[in-house]
Amino acid sequence: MFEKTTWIKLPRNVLVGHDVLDDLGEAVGELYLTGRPLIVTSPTPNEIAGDRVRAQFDDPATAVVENASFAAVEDLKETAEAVDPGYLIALGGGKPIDIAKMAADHLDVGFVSVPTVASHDGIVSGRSSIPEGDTRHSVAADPPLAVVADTTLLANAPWRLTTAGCADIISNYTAVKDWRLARRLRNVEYSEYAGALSEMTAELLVENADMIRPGLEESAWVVVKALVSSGVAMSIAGSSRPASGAEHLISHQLDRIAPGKALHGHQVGVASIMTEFLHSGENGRWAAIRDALAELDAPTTAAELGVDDAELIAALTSAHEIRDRYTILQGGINEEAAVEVATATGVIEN
Ligand SMILES: NC(=O)C1=CN([C@@H]2O[C@H](COP(=O)(O)OP(=O)(O)OC[C@H]3O[C@@H](n4cnc5c(N)ncnc54)[C@H](OP(=O)(O)O)[C@@H]3O)[C@@H](O)[C@H]2O)C=CC1
Ligand SMILES: O=C(CO)COP(=O)(O)O
Ligand SMILES: [Zn+2]
Repeated sequence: MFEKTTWIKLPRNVLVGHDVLDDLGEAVGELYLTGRPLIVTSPTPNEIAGDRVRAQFDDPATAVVENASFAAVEDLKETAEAVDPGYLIALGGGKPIDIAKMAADHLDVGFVSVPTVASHDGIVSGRSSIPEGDTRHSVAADPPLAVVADTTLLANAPWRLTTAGCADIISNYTAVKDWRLARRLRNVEYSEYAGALSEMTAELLVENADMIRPGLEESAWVVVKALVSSGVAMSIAGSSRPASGAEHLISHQLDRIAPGKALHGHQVGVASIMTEFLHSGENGRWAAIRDALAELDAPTTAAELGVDDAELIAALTSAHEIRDRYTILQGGINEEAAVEVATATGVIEN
């Protein structure tokens, strides 16, 4: 008997474009939600766009989060008890979006994602990534009911956050390679649809890297649509597998070993250059990944990440220990080999 079940949770409305922030009320109206919204934001996005959002709703409440933590999720849940919202609207970067995503899941209400920076694919995905101490927890939570991404806002956001979003997408290329390897060697469940979508999204960004420039709305549009595709791939897979392989393990280790030095997307981009080399050797596409990152002004070396060579090597050699996820680093890479791959790809200097 066939017993497989697939449950794919996706946003119902995805609105991307010029000044679409002013269509947020209409996009939410189509979701037939009841009750008042609780807008979850952080100081800068609140200042930039809070009033425009509030003006579109009856009796909105606002909670401003200062940092991403489990304590912030609990505080938000307390605020929500007093406010009794019908749904949450997350306005800002990954910090308010992750907090709102996780709180909405606990409160059993829906949430709408309104990114003001295109910094990583968490803006659409069904995962919250919450730092605690020197560890970052990746927690499953329902994805947003709708995404409203205003390209005018996104094009004016700090360029380095956009380049981090681009690098997070480019890293899907090696994430999918790790996933396929895990299917071949460990028979892990693999989705052809999710793998193909994720890989194609990364390829498109590599091919169009030279067209993505600061301050251009068209560029913001390309990047945010790629982030949406990446989030959809994760929803189809029911896990972060299509967008998170060994390069993400290395980045998660860097978060522990060298916290706060570089952005998530920048770390996974640099790590992806090295894991591609490990997958395919010197004739693989590691140089194309490096060149695309460089074209986008994203870091391609440990020094550009602001990370010491020793910290990078420590992250590489310990990445396999932190998660039960089969990748090219399964069993670990020793220090000598780690130095070799980092040197051969130019990530650290000779
Ligand atoms: N769910 C997932 O898959 C993932 C989640 N993450 C999580 O995401 C968080 C980091 O994401 P990130 O987006 O960088 O986080 P933030 O929300 O901290 O945003 C980055 C910075 O940009 C500012 N900002 C936001 N919008 C604008 C704008 N339009 N113009 C100018 N500045 C703006 C913020 O201001 P202010 O300081 O006022 O908030 C903040 O200083 C971390 O908590 C990390 O753990 C990371 C990777 C993946
Ligand atoms: O960052 C992610 C995908 O780009 C999420 O991956 P993790 O499941 O490794 O946190
Ligand atoms: Zn990522």
